[in-house]
Amino acid sequence: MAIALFHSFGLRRLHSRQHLFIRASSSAAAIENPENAPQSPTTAAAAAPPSFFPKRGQTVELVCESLAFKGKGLCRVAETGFVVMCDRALPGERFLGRVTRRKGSYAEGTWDLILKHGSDFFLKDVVVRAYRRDLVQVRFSNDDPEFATVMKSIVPCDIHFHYRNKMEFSFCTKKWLPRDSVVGVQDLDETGYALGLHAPGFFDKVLHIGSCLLQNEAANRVLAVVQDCWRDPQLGLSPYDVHSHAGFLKHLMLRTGRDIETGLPELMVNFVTSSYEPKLLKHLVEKVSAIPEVVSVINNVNSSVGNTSVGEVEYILYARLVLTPPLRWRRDLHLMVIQMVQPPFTRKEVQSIIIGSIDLSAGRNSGTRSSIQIREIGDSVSSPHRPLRRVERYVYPQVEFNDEGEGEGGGGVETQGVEAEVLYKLIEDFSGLKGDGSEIILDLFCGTGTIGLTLARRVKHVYGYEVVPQAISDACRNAELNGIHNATFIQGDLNKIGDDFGNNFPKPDIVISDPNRPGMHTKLIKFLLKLRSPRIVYVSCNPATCARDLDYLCHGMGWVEENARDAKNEGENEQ
Ligand SMILES: C[S@@+](CC[C@H](N)C(=O)[O-])C[C@H]1O[C@@H](n2cnc3c(N)ncnc32)[C@H](O)[C@@H]1O
Repeated sequence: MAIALFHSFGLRRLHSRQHLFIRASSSAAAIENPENAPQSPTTAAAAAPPSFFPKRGQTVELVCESLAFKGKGLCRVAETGFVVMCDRALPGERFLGRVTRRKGSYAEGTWDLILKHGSDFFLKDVVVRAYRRDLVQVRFSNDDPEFATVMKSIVPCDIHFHYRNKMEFSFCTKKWLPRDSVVGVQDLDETGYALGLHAPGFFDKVLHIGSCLLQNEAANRVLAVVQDCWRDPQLGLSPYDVHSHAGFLKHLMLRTGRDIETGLPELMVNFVTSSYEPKLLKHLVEKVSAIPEVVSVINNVNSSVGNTSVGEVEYILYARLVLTPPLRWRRDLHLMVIQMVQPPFTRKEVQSIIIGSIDLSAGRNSGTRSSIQIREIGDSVSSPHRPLRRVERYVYPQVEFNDEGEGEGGGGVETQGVEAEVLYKLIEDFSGLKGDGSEIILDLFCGTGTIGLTLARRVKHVYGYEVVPQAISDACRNAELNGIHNATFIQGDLNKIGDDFGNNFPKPDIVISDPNRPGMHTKLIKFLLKLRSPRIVYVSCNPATCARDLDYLCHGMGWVEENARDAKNEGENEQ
Protein backbone atom coordinates (compact mmCIF):
# COMPACT_ATOMS: atom_id res chain seq x y z
CA MET A 1 0.00 0.00 0.00
CA ALA A 2 1.43 3.36 -0.91
CA ILE A 3 0.31 6.82 -0.05
CA ALA A 4 1.50 9.80 -1.97
CA LEU A 5 0.87 13.36 -1.08
CA PHE A 6 1.10 16.21 -3.53
CA HIS A 7 0.76 19.88 -2.85
CA SER A 8 0.52 21.23 -6.33
CA PHE A 9 0.36 20.39 -9.99
CA GLY A 10 2.07 20.80 -13.28
CA LEU A 11 5.53 20.69 -11.75
CA ARG A 12 8.37 19.32 -13.73
CA ARG A 13 10.16 18.34 -10.55
CA LEU A 14 9.09 17.26 -7.15
CA HIS A 15 9.68 19.68 -4.35
CA SER A 16 11.04 18.53 -1.06
CA ARG A 17 7.75 19.38 0.63
CA GLN A 18 6.13 16.65 -1.41
CA HIS A 19 6.25 13.26 0.13
CA LEU A 20 5.91 9.81 -1.19
CA PHE A 21 5.16 7.42 1.58
CA ILE A 22 5.27 3.70 1.17
CA ARG A 23 3.41 1.31 3.30
CA ALA A 24 4.68 -2.25 3.35
CA SER A 25 2.29 -5.01 2.61
CA SER A 26 2.99 -8.65 3.13
CA SER A 27 1.01 -9.63 0.06
CA ALA A 28 2.83 -9.93 -3.22
CA ALA A 29 3.28 -6.51 -4.72
CA ALA A 30 2.35 -5.80 -8.29
CA ILE A 31 4.90 -3.31 -9.35
CA GLU A 32 5.68 -3.03 -12.99
CA ASN A 33 3.89 -3.90 -16.12
CA PRO A 34 5.91 -6.43 -18.11
CA GLU A 35 5.05 -4.51 -21.23
CA ASN A 36 7.07 -1.72 -19.71
CA ALA A 37 9.92 -3.95 -18.71
CA PRO A 38 13.32 -2.33 -19.04
CA GLN A 39 14.38 -2.07 -22.61
CA SER A 40 16.92 0.72 -22.21
CA PRO A 41 19.85 1.01 -24.63
CA THR A 42 22.17 -0.14 -21.87
CA THR A 43 20.55 -3.55 -21.85
CA ALA A 44 20.75 -6.13 -24.53
CA ALA A 45 17.02 -6.81 -24.42
CA ALA A 46 15.71 -4.43 -27.03
CA ALA A 47 18.77 -4.67 -29.24
CA ALA A 48 19.20 -8.44 -28.99
CA PRO A 49 19.18 -10.09 -32.39
CA PRO A 50 16.32 -12.59 -32.83
CA SER A 51 18.69 -15.55 -32.49
CA PHE A 52 19.28 -14.50 -28.91
CA PHE A 53 15.60 -14.86 -28.11
CA PRO A 54 15.13 -18.02 -26.09
CA LYS A 55 12.82 -20.65 -27.51
CA ARG A 56 9.76 -22.08 -25.84
CA GLY A 57 10.77 -25.00 -23.62
CA GLN A 58 14.40 -23.87 -23.47
CA THR A 59 16.14 -23.92 -20.09
CA VAL A 60 18.07 -20.74 -19.40
CA GLU A 61 20.10 -19.27 -16.59
CA LEU A 62 18.19 -16.31 -15.21
CA VAL A 63 18.87 -13.49 -12.79
CA CYS A 64 15.87 -11.92 -11.07
CA GLU A 65 16.05 -8.13 -10.91
CA SER A 66 12.84 -7.13 -9.23
CA LEU A 67 9.26 -8.03 -8.62
CA ALA A 68 6.87 -7.00 -11.33
CA PHE A 69 3.23 -7.15 -12.29
CA LYS A 70 1.24 -9.74 -10.32
CA GLY A 71 4.27 -10.55 -8.19
CA LYS A 72 6.19 -12.15 -11.04
CA GLY A 73 9.95 -11.87 -10.97
CA LEU A 74 11.37 -9.63 -13.66
CA CYS A 75 14.32 -11.78 -14.71
CA ARG A 76 16.96 -11.58 -17.39
CA VAL A 77 18.72 -14.29 -19.27
CA ALA A 78 22.20 -14.11 -17.73
CA GLU A 79 24.03 -13.99 -21.06
CA THR A 80 21.85 -11.78 -23.18
CA GLY A 81 19.73 -9.68 -20.85
CA PHE A 82 16.52 -10.86 -22.51
CA VAL A 83 13.56 -10.36 -20.14
CA VAL A 84 11.72 -13.40 -18.81
CA MET A 85 8.87 -12.97 -16.34
CA CYS A 86 8.91 -15.82 -13.81
CA ASP A 87 6.59 -16.89 -11.04
CA ARG A 88 8.23 -17.57 -7.69
CA ALA A 89 11.48 -15.77 -8.54
CA LEU A 90 12.82 -13.34 -5.95
CA PRO A 91 15.04 -10.33 -6.55
CA GLY A 92 18.75 -11.15 -6.57
CA GLU A 93 18.28 -14.85 -7.29
CA ARG A 94 20.24 -16.62 -10.00
CA PHE A 95 18.43 -19.75 -11.11
CA LEU A 96 17.61 -22.10 -13.94
CA GLY A 97 14.25 -21.42 -15.52
CA ARG A 98 12.30 -22.76 -18.43
CA VAL A 99 10.73 -20.54 -21.08
CA THR A 100 7.03 -21.35 -21.34
CA ARG A 101 5.74 -18.63 -23.60
CA ARG A 102 7.07 -15.90 -25.87
CA LYS A 103 5.25 -12.59 -25.70
CA GLY A 104 6.71 -10.12 -28.16
CA SER A 105 9.72 -8.49 -26.57
CA TYR A 106 9.77 -10.69 -23.50
CA ALA A 107 8.95 -14.23 -22.44
CA GLU A 108 7.28 -16.00 -19.56
CA GLY A 109 9.01 -18.77 -17.71
CA THR A 110 9.02 -21.07 -14.74
CA TRP A 111 11.44 -21.18 -11.86
CA ASP A 112 13.18 -24.57 -11.80
CA LEU A 113 16.44 -24.73 -9.85
CA ILE A 114 18.19 -22.23 -7.60
CA LEU A 115 21.83 -21.48 -8.37
CA LYS A 116 22.37 -18.57 -6.00
CA HIS A 117 20.05 -17.11 -3.41
CA GLY A 118 19.20 -13.44 -3.62
CA SER A 119 19.88 -10.77 -1.10
CA ASP A 120 17.10 -9.49 1.13
CA PHE A 121 14.22 -8.09 -0.76
CA PHE A 122 13.48 -4.43 -0.11
CA LEU A 123 10.05 -3.21 -0.92
CA LYS A 124 11.20 0.38 -1.04
CA ASP A 125 13.59 -0.46 -3.83
CA VAL A 126 10.79 -2.14 -5.74
CA VAL A 127 8.50 0.83 -5.35
CA VAL A 128 11.23 3.30 -6.26
CA ARG A 129 11.77 1.35 -9.46
CA ALA A 130 8.15 1.90 -10.38
CA TYR A 131 8.95 5.62 -10.56
CA ARG A 132 12.21 5.40 -12.45
CA ARG A 133 12.18 6.92 -15.86
CA ASP A 134 14.07 4.11 -17.54
CA LEU A 135 11.73 1.40 -16.28
CA VAL A 136 8.34 2.77 -17.01
CA GLN A 137 7.28 5.78 -18.93
CA VAL A 138 7.26 7.83 -15.80
CA ARG A 139 9.24 10.97 -15.50
CA PHE A 140 10.48 10.80 -11.97
CA SER A 141 14.16 10.52 -12.50
CA ASN A 142 16.71 8.83 -10.33
CA ASP A 143 19.06 11.64 -11.34
CA ASP A 144 16.80 14.10 -9.61
CA PRO A 145 18.42 14.68 -6.21
CA GLU A 146 15.09 15.72 -4.76
CA PHE A 147 13.56 12.36 -5.57
CA ALA A 148 15.59 10.69 -2.83
CA THR A 149 14.21 13.06 -0.22
CA VAL A 150 10.68 12.51 -1.41
CA MET A 151 10.66 8.80 -0.74
CA LYS A 152 9.87 8.09 2.88
CA SER A 153 10.84 4.96 4.74
CA ILE A 154 8.84 1.81 4.65
CA VAL A 155 6.52 1.28 7.56
CA PRO A 156 7.19 -2.36 8.23
CA CYS A 157 4.52 -4.98 8.47
CA ASP A 158 5.81 -7.39 11.07
CA ILE A 159 3.25 -10.15 10.82
CA HIS A 160 3.49 -12.21 7.68
CA PHE A 161 1.06 -15.00 8.44
CA HIS A 162 -2.54 -15.29 9.58
CA TYR A 163 -3.16 -11.64 8.76
CA ARG A 164 -5.92 -11.77 6.17
CA ASN A 165 -9.43 -11.11 7.32
CA LYS A 166 -11.01 -12.36 4.13
CA MET A 167 -10.28 -15.56 2.25
CA GLU A 168 -12.20 -16.97 -0.64
CA PHE A 169 -11.84 -20.66 -1.42
CA SER A 170 -13.36 -22.31 -4.48
CA PHE A 171 -15.07 -25.64 -4.85
CA CYS A 172 -13.93 -27.43 -7.97
CA THR A 173 -14.35 -30.70 -9.83
CA LYS A 174 -10.65 -30.81 -10.72
CA LYS A 175 -7.95 -31.02 -8.13
CA TRP A 176 -4.69 -29.39 -9.18
CA LEU A 177 -1.39 -30.82 -8.03
CA PRO A 178 1.76 -28.72 -8.26
CA ARG A 179 4.42 -30.24 -10.49
CA ASP A 180 6.86 -30.72 -7.65
CA SER A 181 4.36 -32.08 -5.14
CA VAL A 182 4.88 -35.55 -3.73
CA VAL A 183 1.93 -37.81 -4.30
CA GLY A 184 0.48 -38.70 -0.95
CA VAL A 185 1.17 -35.34 0.62
CA GLN A 186 -1.90 -33.93 -1.05
CA ASP A 187 -5.26 -34.97 0.18
CA LEU A 188 -6.06 -37.37 -2.62
CA ASP A 189 -9.70 -38.24 -2.79
CA GLU A 190 -11.19 -40.56 -5.39
CA THR A 191 -13.69 -37.90 -6.45
CA GLY A 192 -10.86 -35.61 -7.57
CA TYR A 193 -12.91 -32.77 -6.07
CA ALA A 194 -11.13 -29.92 -4.40
CA LEU A 195 -11.82 -26.97 -2.13
CA GLY A 196 -8.99 -24.49 -2.04
CA LEU A 197 -7.31 -21.82 -4.12
CA HIS A 198 -7.10 -21.62 -7.87
CA ALA A 199 -3.86 -22.78 -9.40
CA PRO A 200 -2.13 -19.77 -10.98
CA GLY A 201 -3.59 -19.18 -14.42
CA PHE A 202 -6.28 -21.87 -14.13
CA PHE A 203 -9.92 -20.98 -13.67
CA ASP A 204 -10.92 -24.65 -13.63
CA LYS A 205 -8.29 -26.21 -11.36
CA VAL A 206 -7.98 -25.82 -7.65
CA LEU A 207 -5.24 -26.69 -5.18
CA HIS A 208 -6.93 -28.54 -2.33
CA ILE A 209 -6.14 -26.75 0.93
CA GLY A 210 -6.52 -28.18 4.39
CA SER A 211 -5.11 -25.23 6.29
CA CYS A 212 -4.11 -21.80 5.08
CA LEU A 213 -1.25 -19.76 6.53
CA LEU A 214 -2.83 -16.49 5.48
CA GLN A 215 -5.93 -16.77 7.62
CA ASN A 216 -6.32 -17.08 11.37
CA GLU A 217 -6.67 -20.23 13.37
CA ALA A 218 -10.46 -19.95 13.80
CA ALA A 219 -10.94 -19.60 10.05
CA ASN A 220 -8.75 -22.65 9.57
CA ARG A 221 -10.99 -24.59 11.93
CA VAL A 222 -13.99 -23.63 9.79
CA LEU A 223 -12.14 -24.69 6.67
CA ALA A 224 -11.20 -28.01 8.29
CA VAL A 225 -14.80 -28.71 9.33
CA VAL A 226 -16.07 -28.00 5.82
CA GLN A 227 -13.28 -30.07 4.25
CA ASP A 228 -14.14 -32.89 6.58
CA CYS A 229 -17.68 -33.33 5.37
CA TRP A 230 -18.51 -31.64 2.08
CA ARG A 231 -17.42 -34.60 -0.04
CA ASP A 232 -19.48 -37.08 1.97
CA PRO A 233 -21.76 -38.65 -0.70
CA GLN A 234 -24.61 -38.85 1.79
CA LEU A 235 -24.89 -35.07 1.87
CA GLY A 236 -25.56 -34.92 -1.86
CA LEU A 237 -23.30 -31.89 -2.34
CA SER A 238 -21.43 -31.32 -5.57
CA PRO A 239 -18.84 -28.74 -6.60
CA TYR A 240 -19.81 -26.43 -9.42
CA ASP A 241 -18.27 -27.45 -12.72
CA VAL A 242 -17.19 -24.36 -14.66
CA HIS A 243 -17.35 -26.24 -17.96
CA SER A 244 -20.68 -28.07 -17.73
CA HIS A 245 -22.21 -25.49 -15.36
CA ALA A 246 -23.61 -28.31 -13.28
CA GLY A 247 -23.11 -28.60 -9.53
CA PHE A 248 -24.06 -26.67 -6.43
CA LEU A 249 -21.14 -25.39 -4.32
CA LYS A 250 -19.17 -22.51 -5.84
CA HIS A 251 -17.16 -20.76 -3.13
CA LEU A 252 -16.53 -20.68 0.57
CA MET A 253 -15.80 -17.18 1.74
CA LEU A 254 -14.53 -16.56 5.26
CA ARG A 255 -14.42 -13.12 6.83
CA THR A 256 -13.00 -12.36 10.22
CA GLY A 257 -13.87 -9.53 12.56
CA ARG A 258 -13.23 -9.10 16.24
CA ASP A 259 -15.41 -9.10 19.31
CA ILE A 260 -15.30 -5.62 20.73
CA GLU A 261 -15.28 -6.73 24.34
CA THR A 262 -13.04 -9.79 24.25
CA GLY A 263 -10.94 -8.99 21.21
CA LEU A 264 -11.50 -12.53 20.03
CA PRO A 265 -12.08 -13.30 16.36
CA GLU A 266 -15.61 -13.47 14.97
CA LEU A 267 -16.27 -15.16 11.70
CA MET A 268 -18.76 -14.83 8.91
CA VAL A 269 -19.01 -17.91 6.72
CA ASN A 270 -20.43 -17.41 3.26
CA PHE A 271 -21.36 -20.37 1.06
CA VAL A 272 -21.73 -19.24 -2.54
CA THR A 273 -23.97 -21.67 -4.39
CA SER A 274 -25.51 -21.92 -7.84
CA SER A 275 -29.07 -22.22 -6.48
CA TYR A 276 -30.99 -21.68 -3.27
CA GLU A 277 -31.29 -25.03 -1.53
CA PRO A 278 -30.91 -24.46 2.21
CA LYS A 279 -31.71 -28.09 3.01
CA LEU A 280 -28.59 -29.19 1.16
CA LEU A 281 -26.50 -26.83 3.27
CA LYS A 282 -28.16 -27.73 6.57
CA HIS A 283 -25.47 -30.17 7.72
CA LEU A 284 -22.61 -27.81 6.85
CA VAL A 285 -24.37 -24.92 8.57
CA GLU A 286 -24.86 -26.99 11.73
CA LYS A 287 -21.21 -28.02 11.73
CA VAL A 288 -19.71 -24.58 11.17
CA SER A 289 -22.13 -22.74 13.45
CA ALA A 290 -20.99 -25.03 16.28
CA ILE A 291 -17.61 -23.31 16.10
CA PRO A 292 -17.76 -20.64 18.82
CA GLU A 293 -16.17 -17.91 16.69
CA VAL A 294 -18.73 -18.27 13.89
CA VAL A 295 -21.29 -15.49 14.25
CA SER A 296 -23.06 -15.79 10.94
CA VAL A 297 -23.51 -18.14 8.02
CA ILE A 298 -24.62 -16.61 4.76
CA ASN A 299 -25.73 -18.25 1.56
CA ASN A 300 -24.94 -16.17 -1.48
CA VAL A 301 -26.79 -17.50 -4.51
CA ASN A 302 -25.17 -16.93 -7.87
CA SER A 303 -27.08 -18.73 -10.60
CA SER A 304 -25.11 -17.18 -13.45
CA VAL A 305 -22.63 -19.30 -15.39
CA GLY A 306 -19.83 -17.02 -14.27
CA ASN A 307 -17.82 -18.07 -11.27
CA THR A 308 -17.76 -14.79 -9.38
CA SER A 309 -18.36 -14.89 -5.66
CA VAL A 310 -20.89 -12.07 -5.59
CA GLY A 311 -24.35 -13.53 -5.68
CA GLU A 312 -27.64 -12.18 -6.92
CA VAL A 313 -29.32 -12.84 -3.60
CA GLU A 314 -28.06 -13.43 -0.09
CA TYR A 315 -29.75 -15.42 2.63
CA ILE A 316 -28.80 -15.56 6.25
CA LEU A 317 -28.73 -19.14 7.42
CA TYR A 318 -27.42 -18.48 10.89
CA ALA A 319 -26.43 -15.38 12.79
CA ARG A 320 -25.94 -13.96 16.24
CA LEU A 321 -25.07 -10.60 17.72
CA VAL A 322 -22.16 -8.87 16.08
CA LEU A 323 -20.46 -5.71 17.23
CA THR A 324 -17.90 -3.81 15.29
CA PRO A 325 -15.24 -1.91 17.15
CA PRO A 326 -14.58 1.80 16.95
CA LEU A 327 -11.32 3.20 15.67
CA ARG A 328 -8.61 3.24 18.27
CA TRP A 329 -7.82 6.90 17.93
CA ARG A 330 -11.42 7.82 17.36
CA ARG A 331 -13.55 6.17 19.94
CA ASP A 332 -16.49 8.26 18.90
CA LEU A 333 -16.68 6.76 15.43
CA HIS A 334 -18.34 3.47 14.64
CA LEU A 335 -18.23 2.45 11.07
CA MET A 336 -20.66 -0.39 11.03
CA VAL A 337 -23.95 -1.43 12.36
CA ILE A 338 -24.75 -4.33 14.56
CA GLN A 339 -26.86 -7.16 13.40
CA MET A 340 -29.02 -9.03 15.81
CA VAL A 341 -30.60 -12.09 14.35
CA GLN A 342 -32.48 -15.10 15.56
CA PRO A 343 -31.56 -17.74 13.00
CA PRO A 344 -34.10 -17.27 10.21
CA PHE A 345 -34.11 -19.58 7.26
CA THR A 346 -36.50 -18.19 4.73
CA ARG A 347 -36.45 -15.09 2.68
CA LYS A 348 -39.60 -13.83 4.36
CA GLU A 349 -38.10 -14.16 7.79
CA VAL A 350 -35.01 -12.32 6.69
CA GLN A 351 -37.15 -9.21 6.26
CA SER A 352 -37.71 -9.01 9.97
CA ILE A 353 -34.06 -8.96 10.93
CA ILE A 354 -33.27 -6.12 13.24
CA ILE A 355 -30.31 -3.90 12.78
CA GLY A 356 -29.17 -1.75 15.63
CA SER A 357 -26.22 0.34 16.62
CA ILE A 358 -24.74 0.83 20.02
CA ASP A 359 -22.74 3.89 20.87
CA LEU A 360 -19.86 2.31 22.69
CA SER A 361 -17.80 5.45 22.96
CA ALA A 362 -20.05 6.91 25.59
CA GLY A 363 -20.19 3.51 27.22
CA ARG A 364 -16.43 3.41 27.49
CA ASN A 365 -16.39 6.71 29.27
CA SER A 366 -19.39 6.29 31.47
CA GLY A 367 -19.20 2.61 32.15
CA THR A 368 -22.54 1.87 30.52
CA ARG A 369 -23.64 1.74 26.94
CA SER A 370 -25.42 4.94 26.26
CA SER A 371 -27.92 4.16 23.58
CA ILE A 372 -29.23 1.45 21.39
CA GLN A 373 -30.83 2.26 18.11
CA ILE A 374 -32.98 -0.45 16.65
CA ARG A 375 -34.20 -0.28 13.12
CA GLU A 376 -36.21 -2.61 10.96
CA ILE A 377 -34.07 -3.75 8.11
CA GLY A 378 -36.86 -3.20 5.66
CA ASP A 379 -36.84 0.56 5.99
CA SER A 380 -33.72 1.34 4.09
CA VAL A 381 -31.78 -1.80 3.42
CA SER A 382 -34.39 -3.90 1.79
CA SER A 383 -38.04 -3.49 1.00
CA PRO A 384 -40.45 -6.34 1.83
CA HIS A 385 -40.61 -7.03 -1.88
CA ARG A 386 -36.92 -7.36 -2.37
CA PRO A 387 -34.66 -10.03 -1.00
CA LEU A 388 -31.98 -8.82 1.34
CA ARG A 389 -28.84 -8.01 -0.58
CA ARG A 390 -25.22 -7.68 0.40
CA VAL A 391 -25.87 -8.49 4.00
CA GLU A 392 -22.27 -9.08 4.78
CA ARG A 393 -21.45 -5.41 4.79
CA TYR A 394 -23.80 -5.03 7.70
CA VAL A 395 -22.23 -7.88 9.49
CA TYR A 396 -18.66 -6.88 8.85
CA PRO A 397 -17.22 -3.69 7.50
CA GLN A 398 -15.09 -3.45 4.42
CA VAL A 399 -12.30 -2.36 6.70
CA GLU A 400 -12.02 -3.85 10.11
CA PHE A 401 -10.39 -2.34 13.12
CA ASN A 402 -9.10 -3.93 16.24
CA ASP A 403 -9.69 -2.48 19.62
CA GLU A 404 -6.31 -2.86 21.18
CA GLY A 405 -4.38 -0.02 22.74
CA GLU A 406 -5.13 2.43 25.51
CA GLY A 407 -3.73 0.07 28.08
CA GLU A 408 -5.88 -2.84 27.07
CA GLY A 409 -2.91 -4.80 25.80
CA GLY A 410 -2.43 -6.47 22.47
CA GLY A 411 -2.43 -10.19 22.06
CA GLY A 412 -3.92 -11.85 19.03
CA VAL A 413 -4.12 -8.57 17.17
CA GLU A 414 -5.21 -9.04 13.63
CA THR A 415 -2.74 -7.46 11.30
CA GLN A 416 -5.23 -6.42 8.66
CA GLY A 417 -7.07 -4.41 11.26
CA VAL A 418 -3.89 -2.88 12.61
CA GLU A 419 -2.69 -2.11 9.11
CA ALA A 420 -5.96 -0.45 8.17
CA GLU A 421 -5.88 1.61 11.30
CA VAL A 422 -2.30 2.75 10.68
CA LEU A 423 -3.19 3.60 7.10
CA TYR A 424 -6.24 5.65 8.03
CA LYS A 425 -4.29 7.53 10.64
CA LEU A 426 -1.61 8.30 8.04
CA ILE A 427 -4.21 9.60 5.63
CA GLU A 428 -5.48 11.89 8.35
CA ASP A 429 -1.94 13.09 9.07
CA PHE A 430 -1.15 13.63 5.40
CA SER A 431 -4.37 15.53 4.91
CA GLY A 432 -2.82 18.23 7.06
CA LEU A 433 -6.11 19.53 8.35
CA LYS A 434 -5.95 23.02 9.76
CA GLY A 435 -8.27 22.08 12.58
CA ASP A 436 -10.58 25.07 12.10
CA GLY A 437 -13.28 23.01 10.39
CA SER A 438 -13.09 25.09 7.22
CA GLU A 439 -11.97 22.55 4.66
CA ILE A 440 -13.86 20.76 1.91
CA ILE A 441 -12.78 17.18 1.23
CA LEU A 442 -13.37 15.25 -1.96
CA ASP A 443 -13.15 11.51 -1.21
CA LEU A 444 -12.79 9.75 -4.57
CA PHE A 445 -13.45 5.99 -4.73
CA CYS A 446 -14.92 6.30 -1.25
CA GLY A 447 -16.37 2.79 -0.90
CA THR A 448 -18.45 2.77 2.28
CA GLY A 449 -17.13 6.20 3.16
CA THR A 450 -14.65 5.19 5.81
CA ILE A 451 -11.85 7.61 4.91
CA GLY A 452 -14.09 10.64 4.54
CA LEU A 453 -16.00 9.81 7.70
CA THR A 454 -12.85 9.59 9.77
CA LEU A 455 -12.13 13.19 8.75
CA ALA A 456 -15.66 14.58 8.66
CA ARG A 457 -15.82 15.88 12.21
CA ARG A 458 -12.79 18.08 11.63
CA VAL A 459 -13.82 19.60 8.29
CA LYS A 460 -16.62 21.61 6.77
CA HIS A 461 -17.92 18.99 4.37
CA VAL A 462 -16.98 15.67 2.78
CA TYR A 463 -18.10 14.71 -0.72
CA GLY A 464 -17.60 11.04 -1.58
CA TYR A 465 -17.86 9.41 -5.00
CA GLU A 466 -18.19 5.70 -5.61
CA VAL A 467 -19.55 3.48 -8.38
CA VAL A 468 -21.20 0.72 -6.32
CA PRO A 469 -24.69 1.82 -5.24
CA GLN A 470 -24.78 -0.48 -2.20
CA ALA A 471 -21.50 0.98 -0.97
CA ILE A 472 -23.03 4.44 -1.27
CA SER A 473 -26.05 3.42 0.80
CA ASP A 474 -23.70 1.91 3.37
CA ALA A 475 -21.68 5.15 3.41
CA CYS A 476 -24.86 7.18 4.02
CA ARG A 477 -25.87 4.75 6.71
CA ASN A 478 -22.46 4.94 8.34
CA ALA A 479 -22.71 8.73 8.36
CA GLU A 480 -26.18 8.57 9.86
CA LEU A 481 -25.22 6.05 12.51
CA ASN A 482 -22.35 8.23 13.57
CA GLY A 483 -24.43 11.38 13.61
CA ILE A 484 -22.34 12.90 10.83
CA HIS A 485 -24.37 15.38 8.79
CA ASN A 486 -21.65 17.07 6.78
CA ALA A 487 -20.93 14.16 4.41
CA THR A 488 -22.55 13.66 1.03
CA PHE A 489 -22.03 10.42 -0.85
CA ILE A 490 -22.77 10.27 -4.54
CA GLN A 491 -22.97 7.22 -6.75
CA GLY A 492 -21.18 7.65 -10.04
CA ASP A 493 -18.63 6.12 -12.37
CA LEU A 494 -15.40 8.09 -12.07
CA ASN A 495 -14.22 6.64 -15.38
CA LYS A 496 -17.08 8.36 -17.14
CA ILE A 497 -17.16 11.83 -15.70
CA GLY A 498 -18.42 14.59 -17.92
CA ASP A 499 -17.36 18.21 -18.24
CA ASP A 500 -19.88 19.12 -15.58
CA PHE A 501 -18.20 16.97 -12.93
CA GLY A 502 -17.33 19.35 -10.17
CA ASN A 503 -20.45 21.47 -10.52
CA ASN A 504 -22.08 19.62 -7.64
CA PHE A 505 -19.51 20.40 -4.99
CA PRO A 506 -17.39 23.40 -4.02
CA LYS A 507 -13.70 23.39 -4.87
CA PRO A 508 -12.09 20.93 -2.47
CA ASP A 509 -9.14 21.88 -0.30
CA ILE A 510 -8.07 18.26 -0.06
CA VAL A 511 -8.66 15.47 -2.54
CA ILE A 512 -8.28 11.92 -1.31
CA SER A 513 -8.14 9.34 -4.02
CA ASP A 514 -8.14 5.61 -3.28
CA PRO A 515 -8.69 3.90 -6.62
CA ASN A 516 -8.53 0.19 -7.17
CA ARG A 517 -5.65 -1.42 -9.02
CA PRO A 518 -6.14 0.13 -12.48
CA GLY A 519 -5.66 3.58 -10.97
CA MET A 520 -7.40 6.72 -12.13
CA HIS A 521 -8.93 7.26 -15.56
CA THR A 522 -7.31 9.99 -17.63
CA LYS A 523 -10.59 11.93 -17.54
CA LEU A 524 -10.39 12.11 -13.78
CA ILE A 525 -6.73 13.07 -13.86
CA LYS A 526 -7.47 15.86 -16.32
CA PHE A 527 -10.25 17.03 -14.03
CA LEU A 528 -7.84 17.11 -11.08
CA LEU A 529 -5.21 18.93 -13.11
CA LYS A 530 -7.78 21.58 -13.97
CA LEU A 531 -9.13 21.69 -10.44
CA ARG A 532 -5.74 22.60 -8.94
CA SER A 533 -6.77 21.62 -5.48
CA PRO A 534 -3.94 22.48 -3.05
CA ARG A 535 -3.51 18.97 -1.70
CA ILE A 536 -4.02 15.44 -2.94
CA VAL A 537 -3.57 12.31 -0.88
CA TYR A 538 -3.32 9.32 -3.21
CA VAL A 539 -3.75 5.90 -1.62
CA SER A 540 -2.77 3.04 -3.87
CA CYS A 541 -2.54 -0.73 -3.88
CA ASN A 542 -0.66 -0.80 -7.19
CA PRO A 543 2.64 1.10 -7.36
CA ALA A 544 2.74 0.88 -11.15
CA THR A 545 -0.52 2.73 -11.75
CA CYS A 546 0.20 4.99 -8.79
CA ALA A 547 3.51 6.01 -10.39
CA ARG A 548 1.77 6.63 -13.69
CA ASP A 549 -0.99 8.73 -12.15
CA LEU A 550 1.40 10.73 -10.00
CA ASP A 551 3.51 11.41 -13.04
CA TYR A 552 0.47 12.83 -14.80
CA LEU A 553 -0.51 14.84 -11.76
CA CYS A 554 2.98 16.28 -11.32
CA HIS A 555 3.96 16.78 -14.92
CA GLY A 556 0.65 17.17 -16.67
CA MET A 557 -0.68 15.05 -19.50
CA GLY A 558 0.47 17.16 -22.41
CA TRP A 559 3.42 14.92 -23.17
CA VAL A 560 1.18 11.84 -23.23
CA GLU A 561 -0.96 13.46 -25.86
CA GLU A 562 2.16 14.53 -27.78
CA ASN A 563 3.45 10.95 -27.70
CA ALA A 564 0.10 9.62 -28.88
CA ARG A 565 0.11 12.13 -31.75
CA ASP A 566 3.70 11.19 -32.68
CA ALA A 567 2.87 7.48 -32.62
CA LYS A 568 -0.17 8.08 -34.80
CA ASN A 569 1.86 10.14 -37.27
CA GLU A 570 4.57 7.49 -37.38
CA GLY A 571 1.96 4.82 -38.04
CA GLU A 572 0.45 6.86 -40.85
CA ASN A 573 3.88 7.55 -42.39
CA GLU A 574 4.70 3.85 -42.34
CA GLN A 575 1.55 2.94 -44.26
C1 LIG B 1 -9.47 0.55 -3.07
S1 LIG B 1 -11.21 0.68 -2.85
C2 LIG B 1 -11.28 2.06 -1.78
C3 LIG B 1 -12.44 2.01 -0.84
C4 LIG B 1 -12.50 3.08 0.23
N1 LIG B 1 -11.72 4.25 -0.02
C5 LIG B 1 -12.15 2.47 1.57
O1 LIG B 1 -11.16 2.85 2.16
O2 LIG B 1 -12.88 1.61 2.02
C6 LIG B 1 -11.67 1.32 -4.42
C7 LIG B 1 -13.12 1.69 -4.52
O3 LIG B 1 -13.33 2.27 -5.80
C8 LIG B 1 -14.57 1.86 -6.31
N2 LIG B 1 -14.52 2.02 -7.76
C9 LIG B 1 -13.92 1.21 -8.66
N3 LIG B 1 -14.06 1.69 -9.90
C10 LIG B 1 -14.76 2.85 -9.78
C11 LIG B 1 -15.22 3.81 -10.73
N4 LIG B 1 -14.99 3.66 -12.04
N5 LIG B 1 -15.89 4.88 -10.28
C12 LIG B 1 -16.12 5.03 -8.95
N6 LIG B 1 -15.73 4.15 -8.01
C13 LIG B 1 -15.04 3.07 -8.41
C14 LIG B 1 -14.69 0.43 -5.83
O4 LIG B 1 -16.03 0.01 -5.83
C15 LIG B 1 -14.08 0.52 -4.44
O5 LIG B 1 -15.06 0.79 -3.48
